[in-house]
Amino acid sequence: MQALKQYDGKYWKNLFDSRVGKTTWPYGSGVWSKKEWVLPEIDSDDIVSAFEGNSNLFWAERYGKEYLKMSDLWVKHCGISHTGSFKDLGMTVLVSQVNRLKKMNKPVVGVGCASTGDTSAALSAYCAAAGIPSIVFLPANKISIAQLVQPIANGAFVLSLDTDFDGCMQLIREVTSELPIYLANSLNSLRLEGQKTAAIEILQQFDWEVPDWVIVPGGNLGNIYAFYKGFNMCKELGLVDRLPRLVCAQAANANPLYLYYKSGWKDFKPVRANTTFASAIQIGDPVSIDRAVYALKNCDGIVEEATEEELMDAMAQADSTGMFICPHTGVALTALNKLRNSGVIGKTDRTVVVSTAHGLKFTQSKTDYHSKDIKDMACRLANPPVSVKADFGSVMDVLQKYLLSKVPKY
Ligand SMILES: Cc1ncc(COP(=O)(O)O)c(C=O)c1O
Ligand SMILES: N[C@@H](CCOP(=O)(O)O)C(=O)O
Repeated sequence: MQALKQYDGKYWKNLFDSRVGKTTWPYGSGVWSKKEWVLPEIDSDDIVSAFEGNSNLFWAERYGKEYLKMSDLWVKHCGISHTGSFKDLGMTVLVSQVNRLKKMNKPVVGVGCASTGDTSAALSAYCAAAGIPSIVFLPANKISIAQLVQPIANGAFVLSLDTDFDGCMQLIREVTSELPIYLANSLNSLRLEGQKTAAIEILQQFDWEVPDWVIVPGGNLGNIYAFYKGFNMCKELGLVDRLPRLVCAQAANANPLYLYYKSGWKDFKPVRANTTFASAIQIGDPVSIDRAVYALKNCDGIVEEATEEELMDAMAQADSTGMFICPHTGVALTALNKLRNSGVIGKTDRTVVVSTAHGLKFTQSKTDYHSKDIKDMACRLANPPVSVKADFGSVMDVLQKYLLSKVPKY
């Protein structure tokens, strides 16, 4: 920070803005356009990048107005990315550093992670691009097929383990302390250095105006800290004058941070995470718990939770307004809904919901919902296809009924 403070906020804003939309290697990446704040010493030739970042900050106009009576609601689509989640932002930095270490003949043979599906996808893609072996520990039958096939296709060594994510995490930590495998989970601060650029990007997309709220779904809890760090650096280095308030949103079935927050930060206990449609955050013993608490305390943050029905309804509602979000984003939208209903988040507050993965990775949950195939869930927004006989009369009958139901009633 001392070195970066040699330049004022205006200098940094101009530098970062001047790199947007360019192809000059490596600055066309939303992460590497902030190279001086991320990993300044790395040679550009050692960087492994897929031009990640620069993701769409979507004005959720219809969703905001119709469902929340809000006029200034935005969704940061971090999942519209190379491997379909925000993990690309951190993985480009970590794999680039490993690439550099290997060139320096450091004893790193491969890179490994435990994963609920997105970290493993990003790790295997970036490692494959650089020709570095990747090893992934996955909890058997607990991640989506779309996520499972990503490391398989990218040539990773995939271990499917009969345990949950927390069990995989414990094992990879033990294994990486014995073998020359570099640990790629967010314990490693290189990951967070990349992920923090999403916060800087949000400010940049608002012409350096600070939003009032940023809502982030939380599991292993690296990302909530990364957002705090990005915003805080912009404040400390004079690009903006305040921090947004952060909200961390958890699934009620995997809510150790929420319970800790509700105890007044008195009593942290890991939990056994239960099955949730938000499977990438089915985590009971988050590795970055201390970082997350530090972040939330320093920005007057809040923690909320979402039940399975709430998160699935929120996802379906958002999808019906033209998005195609993942269940984790449904968790974040539920948190927003609750904070709007209680009046904590105001009508005109500028609010950003961070969408963390692409909905196409979670089509099974959407299919189950729209088929009303979920036990004990009303699936009240299900929109199943209508089976119709393939003749003109039958098609006309259903279409007329449908159109009548859509005629505005004045
Ligand atoms: C799609 C998705 N959303 C949210 C999260 C939560 O991020 P973090 O583990 O950094 O809290 C993860 C991973 O845990 C994820 O894969
Ligand atoms: N959701 C993550 C869980 C691991 O988180 P990490 O950020 O510590 O790697 C995943 O996709 O594996």
